[in-house]
Amino acid sequence: PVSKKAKMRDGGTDELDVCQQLLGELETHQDAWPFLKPVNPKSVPGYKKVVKKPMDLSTIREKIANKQYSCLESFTDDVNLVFDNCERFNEDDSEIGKAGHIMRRFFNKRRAELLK
Ligand SMILES: Cc1ncccc1N[C@@H](C)c1ccc2c(c1)OCCCO2
Repeated sequence: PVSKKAKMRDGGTDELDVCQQLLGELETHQDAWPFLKPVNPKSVPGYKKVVKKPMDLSTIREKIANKQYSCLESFTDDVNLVFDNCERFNEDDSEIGKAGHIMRRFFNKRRAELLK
């Protein structure tokens, strides 16, 4: 049988590849602009109080580099946090709110396609 180690490494590599592929597509999406860097609380009144767990695509990129995601699920939790924070703070029909919905739909579609 395939040794646990070998199986573990392959499984990890495949999942990590999918995370990096998905993050690259999110970062280059035309509607990613509100999510590329951490929200500066000084430039957005109320954000620090309302959004308990800030998250953005550059922080996710750093966490991948530091091997802080054990699986595709923990990566997905942080991507969803970006868009959940967005829905919490922004009206659905605002520019940032609309971008968040577009990006979340795009992420879910691509994740499903890559896992097929
Ligand atoms: C994702 C998100 N949610 C709520 C508020 C902001 C953001 N994104 C940040 C990066 C941002 C986007 C647009 C901005 C902005 C800052 O600076 C204040 C001036 C207007 O332009």
